[in-house]
Amino acid sequence: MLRVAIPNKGVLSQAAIDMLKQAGYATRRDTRDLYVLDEHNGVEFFYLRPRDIATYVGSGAVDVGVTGRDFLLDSETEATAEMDLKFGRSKFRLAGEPGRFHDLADIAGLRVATSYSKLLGDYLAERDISVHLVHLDGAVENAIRLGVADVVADVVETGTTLRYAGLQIFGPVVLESSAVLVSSPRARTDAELNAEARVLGERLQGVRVAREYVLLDYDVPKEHLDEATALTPGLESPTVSPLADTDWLAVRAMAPRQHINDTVDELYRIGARAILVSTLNTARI
Ligand SMILES: Nc1ncnc2c1ncn2[C@@H]1O[C@H](COP(=O)(O)OP(=O)(O)OP(=O)(O)O)[C@@H](O)[C@H]1O
Ligand SMILES: O=P(O)(O)OC[C@H]1O[C@H](OP(=O)(O)OP(=O)(O)O)[C@H](O)[C@@H]1O
Ligand SMILES: [Mg+2]
Repeated sequence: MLRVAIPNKGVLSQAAIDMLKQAGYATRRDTRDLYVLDEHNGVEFFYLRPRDIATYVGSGAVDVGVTGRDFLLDSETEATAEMDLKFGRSKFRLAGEPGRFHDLADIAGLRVATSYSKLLGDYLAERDISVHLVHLDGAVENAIRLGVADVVADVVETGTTLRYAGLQIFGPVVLESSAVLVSSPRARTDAELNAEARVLGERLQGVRVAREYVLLDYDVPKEHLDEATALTPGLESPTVSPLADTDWLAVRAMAPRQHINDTVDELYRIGARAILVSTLNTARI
């Protein structure tokens, strides 16, 4: 039976649970419940600290898991990223006193506080920059004010935490992270486990695709069909069906969710009517 690790807390937890639920898997009913057996799908779910998941997966204790790419790179494991799940996006950045730093080279020889010592250490080693890493568990933005570091390196999403701390981002984006599906070496080599892991991966991918697209239905006067379908080519090709009124046709096509309202405006402008945009639950393409 496939063993799957899910974040029990933090930013990634609810989004991972929502995605699994949408993919048809059983999820926990109580936040204190750290184990769910999904008999129908033949999967055991273990709710673990997101930072520990790469370690569990890398050791083979569980077969696959959901964690952040930054956590994976910060761990010393043999877990491998299989798929970007497109949630939990963040950037890993350096920050310091406003005006004091301009690029990466400015931190050489200084004290840098972070909760991601391996990730940052590897990044700086590749660039031949040597610093004194100060490993902290969290809330690293306070480290400068409290005098234990000159620079901080941390996850930034909105930048609000840095702004409150009076710090300024500088230098390159160290890493763009998002949630990833990771797998153990055994899940990649053992034929049975690999087949089970692939089913989970394909179902999650179905959810990912469903979130990137919408289903578009509209009616269009016959003479404007080509113009309309040029706007909505679908994946293979749009479905075009007759209507009772023979001057009109009905069109159905998948379309990218991003900027869908621009497409709807244009369709309306060229004469399409009864334009419906529907959310998809899952999509195998
Ligand atoms: N606004 C955000 N703040 C923190 N992490 C975020 C944010 N947005 C996305 N992430 C991602 O979520 C993961 C961090 O999750 P979480 O906050 O649970 O970890 P943590 O801060 O190390 O743990 P904890 O807060 O329990 O000590 C990382 O992969 C990170 O890139
Ligand atoms: O750019 P922002 O939107 O402000 O988000 C980034 C902040 O969120 C995280 O902290 P978290 O709340 O996880 O606390 P922690 O530092 O104790 O982990 C991260 O470590 C930053 O401090
Ligand atoms: Mg946190």
